[in-house]
Amino acid sequence: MAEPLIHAQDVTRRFGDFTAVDGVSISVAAGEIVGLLGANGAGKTTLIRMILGLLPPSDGALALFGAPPSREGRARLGYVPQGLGLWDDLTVAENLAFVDQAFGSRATAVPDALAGSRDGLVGGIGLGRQRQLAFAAALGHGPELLVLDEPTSGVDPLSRARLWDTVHESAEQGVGVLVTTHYMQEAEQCDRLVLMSQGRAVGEGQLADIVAGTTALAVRTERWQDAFEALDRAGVLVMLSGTHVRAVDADEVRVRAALGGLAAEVEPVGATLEEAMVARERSAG
Ligand SMILES: Nc1ncnc2c1ncn2[C@@H]1O[C@H](COP(=O)(O)OP(=O)(O)OP(=O)(O)O)[C@@H](O)[C@H]1O
Repeated sequence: MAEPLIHAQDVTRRFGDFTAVDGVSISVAAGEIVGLLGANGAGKTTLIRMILGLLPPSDGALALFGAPPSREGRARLGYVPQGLGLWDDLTVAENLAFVDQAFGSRATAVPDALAGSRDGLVGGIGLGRQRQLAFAAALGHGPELLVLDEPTSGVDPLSRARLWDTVHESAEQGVGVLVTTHYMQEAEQCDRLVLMSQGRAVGEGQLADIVAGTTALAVRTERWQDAFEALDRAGVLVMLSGTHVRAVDADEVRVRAALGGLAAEVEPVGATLEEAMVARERSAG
């Protein structure tokens, strides 16, 4: 079997007494899209920084392209950090030229969608366009691996779909992809998911496997605020989707008891990714 592009085995990172990443194992093969899920602070960025060799692990073993992470390894990948890593006071074209020089690659074309902003300063274009540019910059040197830290956060649905198109195209050409996300629609597009909570990997598999461990009950009632408060008071993990009340990982008897005399229909429904994440967070904590 071909060697994975990323292989992390029981990797831990401590900052003083605090353990940000706790014994996590993850691998990414060529052509595979692996999603790293978890709430804010779960340890995703810290894990990525270790994989990239930007932060030494406190414990565990890490290989990038089969070797300890290094500058040479980093030259073979494209990285879009949360902050995008662009220069706001350079134009779109200048940003690409700068990255081309850094990687010694031939001139990366300005993406069609950005053609009109070619000579505009990056600081003056919208976030969706900035993300498109960061993608183009990360892909310009033909990387074998893409590492994307919340690549579509804050962008409109159309730009998000476009960016994912690019991710799929790259994967079809054999590029391995490691991507962090909070979005169910994005998690659905990954071949495999690793769910992190409080530094630990608490779930692995496809989206269906991750959400299968969580149950949800829809509580339908006109008095949704009262229902929410009653369930919350009773210690039930309760979430709101618009005005729809949902009880997570609670049995129906308990939910009905907590609702008391309040008129409501209670019906089992499939859990969402967010609910599964919150449920794992709670049981890990
Ligand atoms: N250099 C550091 N020193 C101390 N604590 C740190 C450091 N870097 C990260 N942490 C802590 O480690 C934990 C994990 O942070 P990390 O940024 O990896 O989480 P994350 O899952 O990427 O979250 P987000 O989605 O918000 O980026 C957080 O509690 C953070 O405060």
